[in-house]
Amino acid sequence: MSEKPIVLKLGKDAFGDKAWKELGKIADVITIPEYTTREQFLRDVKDPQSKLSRVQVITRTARSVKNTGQFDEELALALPSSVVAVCHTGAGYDQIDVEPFKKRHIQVANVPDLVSNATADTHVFLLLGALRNFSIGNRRLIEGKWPDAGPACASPFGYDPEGKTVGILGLGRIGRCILERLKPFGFEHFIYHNRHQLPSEEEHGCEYVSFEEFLKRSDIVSVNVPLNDNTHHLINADTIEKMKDGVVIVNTARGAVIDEQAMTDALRSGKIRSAGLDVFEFEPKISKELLSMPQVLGLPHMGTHCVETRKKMEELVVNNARNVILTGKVLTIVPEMQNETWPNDVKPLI
Ligand SMILES: NC(=O)c1ccc[n+]([C@@H]2O[C@H](COP(=O)([O-])OP(=O)(O)OC[C@H]3O[C@@H](n4cnc5c(N)ncnc54)[C@H](O)[C@@H]3O)[C@@H](O)[C@H]2O)c1
Repeated sequence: MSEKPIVLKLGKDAFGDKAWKELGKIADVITIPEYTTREQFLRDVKDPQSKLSRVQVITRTARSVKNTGQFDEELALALPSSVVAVCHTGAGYDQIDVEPFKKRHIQVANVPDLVSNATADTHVFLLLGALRNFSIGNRRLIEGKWPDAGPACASPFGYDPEGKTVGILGLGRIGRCILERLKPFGFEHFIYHNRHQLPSEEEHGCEYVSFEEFLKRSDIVSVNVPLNDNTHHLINADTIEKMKDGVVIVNTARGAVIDEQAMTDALRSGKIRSAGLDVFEFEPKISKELLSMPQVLGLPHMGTHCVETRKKMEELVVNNARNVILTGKVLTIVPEMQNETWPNDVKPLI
């Protein structure tokens, strides 16, 4: 009997048991010990005695970065020639440098679309919460400072959507879901900035503006761009300076799109009135000063932390691995690889 293809599962999942069990009928699913370090991983994938040196498909969660580090050029070059695909559990794949994997003809898949509703829900929660200063009230409530106890305990008034312009930085899948969710709340106007204007049917009535105009006109800056070399610190001291005084910033994309120190300084000065943040530049290490600010409504990266969405994400990752085994191709290849002509060796693994 011929050997089953080897699938390496990096990181734990919560709801994929059934799907993994099914996959186990056609694949040899292996894992690595919890305590694996990057050095060890890079050594083991080259060790001919280890099954890791014959792996064909890798699935990974964002948290497995603690065992492997970034999927960068060094790691891409260290992987055995048997690897044909890396299937990531998430829409954002900034932990993977796509280019070196492309050079090695290793497909990279992410999980787009399925995450959009849950992330947009989180974004709207943070946006309304930051606009209304709910974090300040919540912190005072926990401290036992009910507003009746005197002026020192009263929270500052929040603001209504009325008359406000929401600026969506990155009107993509999640940006559009946020837009549709926000429409009924009564905001005055919606503008967006992407690198290029979208066809009108994809704009959903949102007005396209230049980046300069975006910064000048937004009362609320809603950050939804992926993290890459072009977007790293797209929001920085200079761009914050060009924003309205008292702007509200909401970020469920990636922390490093914003220069966190510059944002902290601007929150301290009041230039930024409040912020709703699900992501942080150096997470899981979070700046103590930022967290201590009552005008910051924060979550520990919980955008897709819900049963139904997580289950669908985990099942898609398994289906990506299954499709590679049965057809040679992942189902949801990342945009940078969509026009790639793959060599003739893209074929089923069984
Ligand atoms: N907090 C969470 O749990 C969570 C969950 C899912 C996704 N995310 C993050 O959200 C990001 C967006 O996801 P999506 O599915 O909407 O992606 P998407 O690719 O559908 O949309 C991104 C949009 O940003 C635009 N864009 C890219 N670079 C830009 C630039 N330099 N300037 C202006 N616009 C630019 C693109 O044109 C696109 O419209 C992901 O990359 C991921 O990092 C976070």
